[in-house]
Amino acid sequence: MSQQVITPELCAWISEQSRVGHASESILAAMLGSGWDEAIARQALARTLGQSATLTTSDGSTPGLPEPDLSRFTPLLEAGDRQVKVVMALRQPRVVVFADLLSDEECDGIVALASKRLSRSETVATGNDGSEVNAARTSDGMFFERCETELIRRVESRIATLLRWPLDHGEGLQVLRYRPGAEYQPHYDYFDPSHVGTPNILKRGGQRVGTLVIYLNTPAAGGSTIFPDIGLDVAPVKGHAVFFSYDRPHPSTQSLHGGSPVLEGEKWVATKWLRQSVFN
Ligand SMILES: O=C(O)CCC(=O)C(=O)O
Ligand SMILES: [Fe+2]
Repeated sequence: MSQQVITPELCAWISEQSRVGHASESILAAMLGSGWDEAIARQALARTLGQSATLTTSDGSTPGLPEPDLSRFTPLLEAGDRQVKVVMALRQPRVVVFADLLSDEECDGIVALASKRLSRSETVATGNDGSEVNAARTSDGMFFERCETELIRRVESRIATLLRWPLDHGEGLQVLRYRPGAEYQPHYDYFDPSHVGTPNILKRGGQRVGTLVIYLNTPAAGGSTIFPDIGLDVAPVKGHAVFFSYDRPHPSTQSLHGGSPVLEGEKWVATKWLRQSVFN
């Protein structure tokens, strides 16, 4: 496991190489030549130059990771049809908290659409690529089709712009409702490479590389999103969202997270999982 870190100096060097006309491919080659780990080098290129400037890989996946443009740390980010506030950002692991990603009306609209279709949440089972009810997850949930309604399409396109990750690399939005006492125990969102069903799952869009959890309401008490490895609690506030990315399906990403028990009221979230390539 590499300990290499993407420093501001590295990003400045990449910007300069690009400015004087070097293609991303040759900047990558130079980095590999001077001993950079390929995954880190690709991530640094994506972070510095944006996805559009990065490279394509032979298996058709998009290199780098979803990542908002925090290069100038402007307090407001343009997300197409809306300006989104950045509340805080952690570099390692990458965690960014946004405010005002969705309006109150958009949150209410998604809750109204989802409430008609809720059922006890399922998670991917070990041993096949179906699902099973999991005691670690006591919420109720449903999935939207991508772009299922005008509202869903608008939100998905805003997310794609904000995180600079193609809309077609995202799974359909998942909505969860937690009642008092319900929780989602700490877990990783990537598919465990050691599970027998994982190769089949990966045929459709590759690994998950990022997660955006959007809060659709503000629970009266409890329900924070917790990151046990780094001691972080994110408060669930209506219209806010927490984003995190993971460049490999491994605990070293410190992307362990969960939804702590709701103590009072309900908690509603919409989760967008981002894949390495087109998810159909
Ligand atoms: O409810 C939360 O805060 C976390 C949800 C989550 O981890 C997920 O949907 O994968
Ligand atoms: Fe999760």
